[in-house]
Amino acid sequence: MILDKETAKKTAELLLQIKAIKLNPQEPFTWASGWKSPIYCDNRIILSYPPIRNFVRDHMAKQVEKIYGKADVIAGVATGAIGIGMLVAEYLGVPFIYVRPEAKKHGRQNQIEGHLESGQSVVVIEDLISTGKSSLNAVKALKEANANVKGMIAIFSYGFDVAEENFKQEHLEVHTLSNYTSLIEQAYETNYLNKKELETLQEWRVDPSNWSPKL
Ligand SMILES: O=P(O)(O)OC[C@H]1O[C@H](OP(=O)(O)OP(=O)(O)O)[C@H](O)[C@@H]1O
Ligand SMILES: O=C(O)c1cc(=O)[nH]c(=O)[nH]1
Repeated sequence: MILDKETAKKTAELLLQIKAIKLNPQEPFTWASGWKSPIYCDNRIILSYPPIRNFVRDHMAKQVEKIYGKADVIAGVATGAIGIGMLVAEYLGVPFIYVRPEAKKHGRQNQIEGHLESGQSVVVIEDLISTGKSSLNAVKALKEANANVKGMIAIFSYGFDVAEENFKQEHLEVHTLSNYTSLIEQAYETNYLNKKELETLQEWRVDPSNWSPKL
């Protein structure tokens, strides 16, 4: 699922450099899925660092072109991928739309914001994949709007089987710049993680939906 090992390592290095990786085994983070986790990867921080957001933009945009060819439209999954998705669209010189988790309750009651025509080819940009539910929700909305969804590129994935299964069922091709294995390796090599933290993260990764902190 990662594009190549070098990009995965470099992306992990940059995420660690800007402290986008947060650890809190004692007071776990609650994820979008409701899972409790000792780790949180906050890719939104990338936007605050121009050289790093340019690295992510360039790699995502080049891969969009290489893997999917010319897309009519780039779609960002709201809200985490609106910023980076827009940068990718700008780089490629194509229109940008974004997809909300659900339709707005007021105004025009849109779930998809921006201009999308029936039959247009769309590549989806996501900042992060845990269970894949948010991405797939966006893909379903795009398909219901009669878009031709070519696939998705995300910055990071935890690589959970549940996400792989979900994507397979929806016949969605997904590629990511980096993943959990590359991140953990890089973090340990550079002393971002000590041995105990590494062990906690390895243990959590085996059964994340049932993990709880050791008191
Ligand atoms: O693969 P999943 O289990 O769906 O989790 C990943 C999603 O969680 C985060 O979004 P969040 O719901 O926190 O909202 P945000 O993007 O508005 O910050 C992230 O940006 C992904 O979209
Ligand atoms: O699953 C999530 O909600 C989630 C996990 C994570 O590491 N980072 C993030 O932005 N969301």
